[in-house]
Amino acid sequence: MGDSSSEIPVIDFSAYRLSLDKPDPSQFQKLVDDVHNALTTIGFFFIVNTDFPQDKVEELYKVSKQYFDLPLEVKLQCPRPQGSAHGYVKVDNECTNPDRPHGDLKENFNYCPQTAGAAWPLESDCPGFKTAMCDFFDLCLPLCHRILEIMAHGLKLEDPLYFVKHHQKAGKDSAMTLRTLYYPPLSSFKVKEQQVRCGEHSDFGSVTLLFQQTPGLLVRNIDGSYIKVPMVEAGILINTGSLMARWTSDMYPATKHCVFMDNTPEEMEKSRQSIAFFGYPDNDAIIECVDKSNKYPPMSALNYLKFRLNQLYHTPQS
Ligand SMILES: O=C(O)CCC(=O)C(=O)O
Ligand SMILES: [Fe+2]
Repeated sequence: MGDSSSEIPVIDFSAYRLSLDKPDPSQFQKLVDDVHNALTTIGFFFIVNTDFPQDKVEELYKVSKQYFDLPLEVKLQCPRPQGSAHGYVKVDNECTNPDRPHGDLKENFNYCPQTAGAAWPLESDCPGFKTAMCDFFDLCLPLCHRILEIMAHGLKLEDPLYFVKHHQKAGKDSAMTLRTLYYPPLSSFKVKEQQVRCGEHSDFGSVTLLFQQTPGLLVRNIDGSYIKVPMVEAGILINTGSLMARWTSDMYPATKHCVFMDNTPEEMEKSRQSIAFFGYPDNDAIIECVDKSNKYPPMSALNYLKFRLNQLYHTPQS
């Protein structure tokens, strides 16, 4: 396992930082090239100088921890139903890598605003949680759009807004989801054989924004080995999912990643938090290879999601 700091590019996003209405033309092409290079190689990169408000990240970690500290029966009042994107998922329930015999040692709450009647914890149980999640979702969406625009430039698509135009129904008809994750200290569990914090997987969607509070994430390098992702101050980690790989005929691959734990007593005492925003095209978007190769037959974004969710929630052996 090498030192990954040189292997996961850190890209200066200032040419299209959130406070600019339009990209800065003098630096934009470099940003496009940097993103394209990262996505055609390792498939992961950090962006810095985004103007994303770091205090909102800290606030969501704080209120999420308060939520995860609630008794299990309270959290189970809003479970994520099978096949749905919204709600709470308890420890040992999600098998991110379906080939592993046991569920992940993580819990998470997913906010998918399209889900009708979506359940939330009572405000009295966790004050501010819903507001923080909703606000954070709204902050991530424009950044996600900017990355999609940069990607279309990198692929030299005729319409640089092609991907963005297929991500317009967030909150209505789209599986766009914000997930807050908590990895409890492992000392409180009997860790089963081959059980990990988050199994090896690629994300489903188009583009993921990942915020990590502490290290733990591993990313599959081009040579197949897993490398440790470093911490980059105010850096937001970006990767593409398998739907984008399909859309781009694998030009932008869906790199596998996972969260493992070190077996030392000190590490076993530590908890970990992260936040992931999963960009996903509109339900009715037809995903056709943009290079017209037809490497993968056209499929609606919604059908692709159903296919992936069914794989994820197979019942883990106990
Ligand atoms: O917690 C992390 O750092 C990664 C989580 C992740 O990969 C996911 O939820 O898809
Ligand atoms: Fe992931």
